[in-house]
Amino acid sequence: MITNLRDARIAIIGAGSMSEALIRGLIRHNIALPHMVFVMNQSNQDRLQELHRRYRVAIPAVEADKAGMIREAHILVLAMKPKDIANSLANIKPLLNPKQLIISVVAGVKIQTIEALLERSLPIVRSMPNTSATIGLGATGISFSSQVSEQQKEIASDIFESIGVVTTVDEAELDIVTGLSGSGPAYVYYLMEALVKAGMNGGLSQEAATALTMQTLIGAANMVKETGESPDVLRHKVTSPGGTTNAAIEVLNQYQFSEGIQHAIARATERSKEMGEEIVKSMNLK
Ligand SMILES: NC(=O)C1=CN([C@@H]2O[C@H](COP(=O)(O)OP(=O)(O)OC[C@H]3O[C@@H](n4cnc5c(N)ncnc54)[C@H](O)[C@@H]3O)[C@@H](O)[C@H]2O)C=CC1
Ligand SMILES: O=C(O)[C@@H]1CCC=N1
Repeated sequence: MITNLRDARIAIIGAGSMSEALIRGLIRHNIALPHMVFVMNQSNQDRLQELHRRYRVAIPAVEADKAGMIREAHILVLAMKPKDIANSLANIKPLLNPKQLIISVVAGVKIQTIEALLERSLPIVRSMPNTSATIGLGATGISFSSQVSEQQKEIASDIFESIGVVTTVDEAELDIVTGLSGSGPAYVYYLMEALVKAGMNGGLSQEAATALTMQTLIGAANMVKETGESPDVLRHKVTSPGGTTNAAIEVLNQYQFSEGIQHAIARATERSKEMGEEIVKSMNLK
């Protein structure tokens, strides 16, 4: 039984952007030792070499090494795309043992589905982090299967706390967490793209528009964090009667900015549910 995360062998299945965000967070924050983190993917050896060069994590030298890495891991992180989870779990199923803790970051896929694919009940943590984990500023929603012990809950929470903030939620709430904070960084980048475009349309250089946009977002987010005031109160402090901000907000309201964001997140939430259902349907067909 593992009591200290630094003694745990962590096998990460999937080597994409979420996997790298986790790896970078764990290694740079000294939560896990590079030689205790084993990363594997479907076939792209160049990508594994790249992760090894960047973070010194262990990678399989040949295909056959993967089985040993999985078998000997204390913690297994599922970081493949939802469409690949059934195939991947079919391959690793014979290698698992009941002492291992499984942590999934896969969007939409329920604990129950993972158990059905593995054909047994194992301790499973279902999580929804986001890519800001890369710099230790992730926001993760987390929930646990009934098999997860208190100590395993702490280990899983420690992993995600090392790369940001963690909120424990009921599993059913992970779809809205996915829509809000899992996909959330993309909405913020989209807003930034629009702000930079607007600055450039007004005559600023791309560098100046980007620098002003970035600091505006960082400043506004930190104002909420450090003053403890609500976004609504802070927005009203910027908005002088008859002034420029008020004029801008009137236009945003004409375009139903707030409703648009709310509909977008509702749709992402619904899509998370659909992705989970698609996996279940494909299992029934087999
Ligand atoms: N990108 C994001 O912002 C977030 C992604 N997620 C979830 O994380 C998971 C991974 O997402 P990304 O990193 O963006 O995807 P990606 O497409 O960048 O990476 C997926 C990785 O899985 C590997 N893979 C596929 N089938 C495999 C198999 N059978 N065995 C071993 N490896 C296999 C691929 O080779 C690839 O390295 C997804 O399930 C996604 O829903 C969760 C939170 C945020
Ligand atoms: O777009 C996706 O499906 C994943 C889940 C949350 C962020 N990216």
